[in-house]
Amino acid sequence: MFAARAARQTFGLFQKRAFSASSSQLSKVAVLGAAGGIGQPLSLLLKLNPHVTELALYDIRGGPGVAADLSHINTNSTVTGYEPTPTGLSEALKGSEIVLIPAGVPRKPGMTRDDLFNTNASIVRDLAKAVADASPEAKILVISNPVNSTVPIVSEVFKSKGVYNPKRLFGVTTLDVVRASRFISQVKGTDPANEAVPVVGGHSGVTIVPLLSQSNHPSLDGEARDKLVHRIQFGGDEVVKAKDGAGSATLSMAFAGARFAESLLKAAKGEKGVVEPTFVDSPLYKDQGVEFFASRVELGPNGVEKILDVGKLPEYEEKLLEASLDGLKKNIQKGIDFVKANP
Ligand SMILES: NC(=O)c1ccc[n+]([C@@H]2O[C@H](COP(=O)([O-])OP(=O)(O)OC[C@H]3O[C@@H](n4cnc5c(N)ncnc54)[C@H](O)[C@@H]3O)[C@@H](O)[C@H]2O)c1
Ligand SMILES: O=C(O)C[C@H](O)C(=O)O
Repeated sequence: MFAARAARQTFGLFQKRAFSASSSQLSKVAVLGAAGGIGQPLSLLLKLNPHVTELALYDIRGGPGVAADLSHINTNSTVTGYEPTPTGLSEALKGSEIVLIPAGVPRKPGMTRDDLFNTNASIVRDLAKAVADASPEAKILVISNPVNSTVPIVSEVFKSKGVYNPKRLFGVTTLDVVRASRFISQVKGTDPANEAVPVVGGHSGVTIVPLLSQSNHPSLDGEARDKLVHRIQFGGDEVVKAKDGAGSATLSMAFAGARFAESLLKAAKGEKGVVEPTFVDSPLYKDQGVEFFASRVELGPNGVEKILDVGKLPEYEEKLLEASLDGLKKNIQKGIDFVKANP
């Protein structure tokens, strides 16, 4: 009886301490491109996240409108919209713990993600400069395509300003993992909540490598396996085609981006064992000239805590990986060269 009461009291005290510790930790999150197809639902999901205390919404047009709308939702965070005034962007960024970047143009049918490079490279470069100046300590989550090139663009900008920390730069590849889990559940007639498929490599076509051998269904083989791998690699095309010129995935991407941000916020507050696949500055294939690679990454208070390797792969997946590394090398170099030529 006494022991039970003591245990309750101790637990109550622990809860109280835990609550006051986390509630005193303020988390400002900035979204750059907040009025876009991804930006709006992503900002909505962040407004619903109790870890977020301040939401800063920046866009070249429409940021304040989206912010006014979201600010009426009765969750306990503030929402402010910012415009491209002389100080708008830096005010949005100042003090941010996390900066999500979905700014840029999406694909139309017939385009590859690389076709977006000419427009999005300079958008991401300029936003990265602003982040490096106003909130160099923030964790940066790059959503704008082509991710395989835009992430190296951000790293080059940060290096040129002397503030690069590879632990804090992430290409968001969560949508590939979300798709893989959903698509395999459709093939197997299972609940996607119980299906996790590691997806490594990059975020476009054959650079996306689903490791079905490490899923719950390692014996998937033959045509069924090939079809599933292809669907995961080219899932984005399904949405681009269905939207028929009106853009690419926005809602599923917002879900994926919000999930990744939530994982970082939890890890920042001390939760252990938070692992998400993401495209980061990675030692795994540097000896083959591939500076960035998506694999499962353990997150911690400083961002990247530990980069997990891909493990032992069967021959089929080794071949997929080879094609991925080949494509990645070119995509990454293109981003690096762009900043060198257009600082
Ligand atoms: N990483 C992924 O898995 C993934 C998934 C889906 C889409 N994407 C990419 O995300 C990007 C955005 O897609 P979308 O559907 O939201 O496009 P969108 O056109 O609907 O929205 C883009 C927003 O960016 C804003 N913008 C443009 N230039 C800006 C700048 N310099 N500063 C701030 N805001 C700026 C626009 O005003 C617009 O509101 C695209 O490049 C798309 O390919 C990535
Ligand atoms: O397919 C696209 O262009 C958008 C995004 O990268 C996706 O995977 O849905």
